[in-house]
Amino acid sequence: MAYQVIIPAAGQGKRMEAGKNKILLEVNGLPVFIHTLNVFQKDESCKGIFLAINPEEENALKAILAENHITKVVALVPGGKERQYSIFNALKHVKQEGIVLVHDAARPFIDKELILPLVEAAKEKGAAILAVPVKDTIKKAAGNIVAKTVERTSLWAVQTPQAFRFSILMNAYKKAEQDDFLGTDDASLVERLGQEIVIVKGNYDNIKLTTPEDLYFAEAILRKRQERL
Ligand SMILES: Nc1ccn([C@@H]2O[C@H](COP(=O)(O)OP(=O)(O)OP(=O)(O)O)[C@@H](O)[C@H]2O)c(=O)n1
Ligand SMILES: C[C@](O)(CO)[C@H](O)COP(=O)(O)O
Repeated sequence: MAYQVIIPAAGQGKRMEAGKNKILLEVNGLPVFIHTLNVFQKDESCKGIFLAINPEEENALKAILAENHITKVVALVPGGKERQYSIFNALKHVKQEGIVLVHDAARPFIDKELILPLVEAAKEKGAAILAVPVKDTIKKAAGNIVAKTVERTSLWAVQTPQAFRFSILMNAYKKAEQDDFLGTDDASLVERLGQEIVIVKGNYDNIKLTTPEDLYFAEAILRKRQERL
């Protein structure tokens, strides 16, 4: 089932403390974003990749894409100050039809087997997200004082890809812009339309590389996958 994918890659990677955009860091000899793009490059159902980038990194990124034979990138689009703005910039370039996925460049371990059920759920229901049940106890706090413990059985740790019918995602982004609303994921914009969002259970390997510790986990995930081959 065909889809297009927007991949936001225009962040600064501040929390990674690497002094550069974390998606350029290498894991097992490949830049993080190439691990991510390879999944979609190899998926026949993916009809186009729309990459939001920092314009200052354009030449470097183009060279890396060519070296790695990533041919499905339809557009390199300037990112914005926030993740949401980067994605909106890219959304204006996708074909205005069908299913659009949004997937963080910083999530290189997306399991290709999870893409089809996610796309099918979005086709049927309009919107679907990957998520995993929360494992830790979550508490709300006022400063460093616990205010309340959040009941865990209905809590999910939300990931990407997130998948939407094009019209739903575009309407959500336009409304968020009109209302000056800033969300931390795309589904939170779509929820504001009153749209139902289906959760498709993902897996715990699909981490977002965010802080230095995540690089250890990345090495372990790749080692586990190589042992399986
Ligand atoms: N203005 C932004 C911010 C983030 N992203 C992208 O959105 C994804 C998730 O964002 P995050 O993990 O927060 O990345 P950074 O913003 O780079 O990290 P930090 O907040 O630590 O700077 C990443 O692939 C990042 O490159 C983006 O395209 N444009
Ligand atoms: C979209 C996301 O990956 C879902 O968990 C997450 O909200 C991105 O947050 P970030 O702070 O922009 O990395």
